[in-house]
Amino acid sequence: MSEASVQQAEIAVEQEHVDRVHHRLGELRTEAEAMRARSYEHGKEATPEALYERDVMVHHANRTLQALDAESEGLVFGRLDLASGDTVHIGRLGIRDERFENLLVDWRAPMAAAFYQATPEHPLDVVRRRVIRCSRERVVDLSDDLLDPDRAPADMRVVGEGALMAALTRSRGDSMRNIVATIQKEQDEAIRAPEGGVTEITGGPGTGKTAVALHRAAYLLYREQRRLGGPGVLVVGPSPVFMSYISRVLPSMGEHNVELRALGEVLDGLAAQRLDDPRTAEVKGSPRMVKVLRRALRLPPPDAPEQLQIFYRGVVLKLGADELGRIRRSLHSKGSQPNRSRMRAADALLEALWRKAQEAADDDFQPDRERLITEIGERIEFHRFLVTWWPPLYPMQVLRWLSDPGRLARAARRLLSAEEIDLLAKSWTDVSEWTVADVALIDELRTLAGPPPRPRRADPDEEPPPRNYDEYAHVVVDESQDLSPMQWRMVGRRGRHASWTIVGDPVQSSWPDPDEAAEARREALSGARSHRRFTLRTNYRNSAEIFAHAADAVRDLVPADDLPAAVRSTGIEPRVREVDAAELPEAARSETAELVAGTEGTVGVITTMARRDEVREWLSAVDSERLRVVGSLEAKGMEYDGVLVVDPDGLAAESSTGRRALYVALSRATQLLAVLRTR
Ligand SMILES: Nc1ncnc2c1ncn2[C@@H]1O[C@H](COP(=O)(O)OP(=O)(O)OP(=O)(O)O)[C@@H](O)[C@H]1O
Repeated sequence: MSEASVQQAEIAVEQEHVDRVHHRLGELRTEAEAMRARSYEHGKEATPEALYERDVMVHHANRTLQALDAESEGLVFGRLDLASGDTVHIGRLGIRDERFENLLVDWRAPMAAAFYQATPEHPLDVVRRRVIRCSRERVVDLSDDLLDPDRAPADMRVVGEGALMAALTRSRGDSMRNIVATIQKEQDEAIRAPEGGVTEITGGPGTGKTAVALHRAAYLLYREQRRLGGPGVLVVGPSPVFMSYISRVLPSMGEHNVELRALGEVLDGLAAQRLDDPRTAEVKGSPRMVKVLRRALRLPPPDAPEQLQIFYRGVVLKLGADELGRIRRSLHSKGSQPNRSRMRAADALLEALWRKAQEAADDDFQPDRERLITEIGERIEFHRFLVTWWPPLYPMQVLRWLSDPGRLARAARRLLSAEEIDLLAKSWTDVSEWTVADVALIDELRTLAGPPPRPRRADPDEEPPPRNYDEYAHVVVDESQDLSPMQWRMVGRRGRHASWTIVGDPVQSSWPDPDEAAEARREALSGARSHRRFTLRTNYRNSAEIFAHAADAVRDLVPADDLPAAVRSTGIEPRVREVDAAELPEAARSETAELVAGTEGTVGVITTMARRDEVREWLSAVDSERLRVVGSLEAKGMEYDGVLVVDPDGLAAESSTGRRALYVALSRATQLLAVLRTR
């Protein structure tokens, strides 16, 4: 038989099994729907027990349907032929036939582990591993590894070429795909690591860190359903574009119960996308801001009255600025949150008024403490004073007050330089849209100030809705090397009792002070007892030619061991062109058009944050839905089939981490890379 007909015969064998699985899937779906209908009937009895049972049954039926309804693409993707002669089919979910026999084993089940872990050196009783590629319900390709030839039956056939390479050369779209069929051994070890404590996954660009983190989330949700069910898992990533890029991966594995949030969206009610210039972001992210904010909360509000004057039984009781200042300081020195100290503030003022009354006492005026406190404490004028002198503090409003350089200078004395104060005050003047770095400050202020009494939603300083401080059972942090200390504090508050998966690459860091960030991270994770580390060493994204060029940007800055090995060679070298500044727009247009013509997938043009809009303008004439123009920070974590980097020197100069930022930009391409620099 020719190779092609052997392949066809084997495809037919697998098609039969895939048909059985889909037939059974249809039956299960019908059963789950019938169960849901029955549950509603059951609930009509309306006793509390019946209603409870109905809710449980409906919930269960809905979960089953949700899992069964996940995309049908790639439902069956693997098969193991074991030395015992048994075969096991592996898929995105587990399905049993009517006799309760396994038709399909969930990739996360212990039985499926050998699919990822068996090697020719350690075959784990696997004779042949087969990757099955389907287009919807049709088998289109097979790819086998013979792991234990000595134990293979004489009639066992081995077909196809490497499934991994085939997956890696396929063109990319706007959504990251799941990699369940081709997870590699080193990745699988990180995915299946135990749940508790901190699991840290590091590796260079394109080593699959994001893919591994998401598959780990799916794995943990499957294995630890009881602990992590509900809103148990939070995934934090760099930008909304990135979150949207990875958003299909978990649903494609039937997992919907995960919250994906960009750093600007971690705090409920805010969705910041705007980025500060690097220098301002650096100051806003610094841990020195904790003290600045604490002091800012302790300053009198901008329009606080400077004296309190009360007429009481013919006597004027007066507290001047100094006394009020002392009372305020003493209240703050107790360390409790100002929004929880309003009653205490009222008591302290009344106590001070009582002392004044005592001083004023004479034959005609014999004040009684209890009576004075009750009588003044009930007066409307006293409450009017209190509400302006010790108002509820709303975090965004407190931050806006700091646009006054004088006020900010008082809060930042000996903490920030004059230049830094200037940068911050400017950034908060007439702010109409918060930046990503502001969100961590607003979150910090919420914690420092405590919950204000019912936010007034009609207020122009509209506050986010009141939140139960979200705490998650598991937190995944992607691109963790870029979190500022203030962002670590914000994320840390969401996982005080959580287990963690932390994913990153120190070499790609855009945070200039790694020690400072490491300290904040240590604090955020201090609740976790165990710590395990995995390093991924193979770059699956870039061709070897592209990665060699990208790595040149940082080779002299980092140990060789921190650079991964790219496994796929295309023979196509990156194109580097140098043009005069005046020619840049035209050159960018022609290079982009060439990339669009040369690839089937997405094309990313990456430039400096400062010039992004200008470059977008230049390229508005390029007619392609596959084209994306992004600034260097927006390219974090993303990938495109073709990449054009415009003005690499400007890009490195703009970032506080210099050539590391360029390394990130140059390592985004899967197939074609072009670089345009100015002379
Ligand atoms: N085992 C695999 N099988 C198929 N594709 C893979 C595999 N591992 C990684 N990939 C692919 O390689 C690309 C890079 O993966 P990913 O974005 O997760 O890398 P990363 O380490 O997070 O990169 P970066 O640090 O540059 O953001 C993706 O397209 C991903 O699907």
